Amino acid sequence: TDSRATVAATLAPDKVLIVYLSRTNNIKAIAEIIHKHVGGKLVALELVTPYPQDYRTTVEQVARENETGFLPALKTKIDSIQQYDVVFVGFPTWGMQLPPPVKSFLRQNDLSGKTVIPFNSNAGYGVGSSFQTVKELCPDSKILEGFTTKGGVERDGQYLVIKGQRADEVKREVKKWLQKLNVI
Ligand SMILES: Cc1cc2nc3c(=O)[nH]c(=O)nc-3n(C[C@H](O)[C@H](O)[C@H](O)COP(=O)(O)O)c2cc1C
Repeated sequence: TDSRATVAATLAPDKVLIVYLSRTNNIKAIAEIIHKHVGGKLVALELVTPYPQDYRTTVEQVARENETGFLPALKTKIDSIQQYDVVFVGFPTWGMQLPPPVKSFLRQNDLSGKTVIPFNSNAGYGVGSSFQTVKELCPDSKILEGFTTKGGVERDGQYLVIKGQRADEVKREVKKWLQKLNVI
């Protein structure tokens, strides 16, 4: 697309990694919007042992994992992370924190010297400590201003909401943010 061609001059697409965790696909939708603008490699984080389907059980498991600092094993392996200069990291807010699998990802992959750009969606309670934790887990990276927007409310049976009109709105928000960061 045109926007992608324009971006090529700013960010070399082969230097961009977009990695994300998404359970009900809101973050996936945002990741795809970012990808349309900057290109690069788009990777969904998958777990060796996926979380349960049931929302409440998952909330309880995540709370325990956050308490104990448990880092779930990832099925997704990034080959040669060194090849990337810019890493977008996308995640929902879980228990007002960075989801454990994203903690696993940042622990297991050395992003020092790279530009790290977080993006988030949540049920309306904000990013919590998640952006701060990204900073703490990437002490030697350049962290740019993150993006956040309201996603679904799984508790109330509201799953993917970034579709239709809401997707158009989020597309505009994402574009504005990327322009502000000077990456497009
Ligand atoms: C285990 C779990 C915990 C959550 N905790 C929060 C929270 O603390 N604050 C909040 O605003 N939303 C919370 N949510 C809602 C998600 O952040 C929100 O639905 C988000 O848009 C989901 O993104 P996804 O569709 O990419 O999975 C939680 C969802 C799950 C599954």
